[in-house]
Amino acid sequence: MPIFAANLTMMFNEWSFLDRFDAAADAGFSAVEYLFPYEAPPEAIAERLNRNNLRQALFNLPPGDWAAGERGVAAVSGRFDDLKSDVERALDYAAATGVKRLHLMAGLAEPSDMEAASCYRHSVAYIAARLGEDGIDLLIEPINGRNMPGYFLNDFGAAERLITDLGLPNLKLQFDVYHRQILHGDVVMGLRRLLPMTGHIQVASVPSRNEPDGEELNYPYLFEEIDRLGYVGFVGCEYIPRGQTLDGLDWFRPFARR
Ligand SMILES: O=C(O)[C@@H](O)C(=O)CO
Ligand SMILES: [Mg+2]
Repeated sequence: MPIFAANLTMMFNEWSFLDRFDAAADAGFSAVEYLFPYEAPPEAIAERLNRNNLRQALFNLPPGDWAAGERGVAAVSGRFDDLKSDVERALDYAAATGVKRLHLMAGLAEPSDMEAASCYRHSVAYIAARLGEDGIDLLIEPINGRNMPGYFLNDFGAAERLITDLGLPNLKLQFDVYHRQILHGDVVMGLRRLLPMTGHIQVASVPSRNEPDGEELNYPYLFEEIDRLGYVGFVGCEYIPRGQTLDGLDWFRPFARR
């Protein structure tokens, strides 16, 4: 049975950020993820995780200036020093939360830009090595250009090639089923092929990015397939509820912690 992590950036927005941990646990989740923890003190997050017996599945390294439109800086030239301090900041939160995987956003750049490609490769190799010292995996995630126009890593093949070329044991793929379906389709064959290098899965319906309960994808079949493939990691519920979060959890009831 997949272990689902509530995505607290998208779900449970009826509550303040810290109260979302309690709400997710009350709804039967045993794990959580979110994009960024950095506006709350690490000790406050740790306290919510412990109080609710929740596991921290994932969060992202700092993404640069999000409000100004940055979506990571790993492929952006001249930002390597920022990245080096960002990773130390993320590691403070990792130590407090016990998270074992962090997602590095690539940033906005043309995928054909050779300088961006070289920066990205260098950044990924550096951060994977640094996280490896603390026993943490580094994840990279292809993101579709409809949701994030101009995003550098917009192809599962490119992610697969980089992971294979670098050959670092703690560098893994974040397989977001929603992005995969929009970018390439062929979700099940993609999972079968890429599962050995996958460190985290995320789900949402396509095209709405709402609850994983219909539309283009047959999620009951996909959840069974994820089990059949022997995946033992987390499945992040990175979806925008159609209405109130609790009203949209019918799909989750068979998996809820009791
Ligand atoms: O799919 C996404 O958008 C996220 O997983 C992410 O980390 C960047 O927004
Ligand atoms: Mg995602």
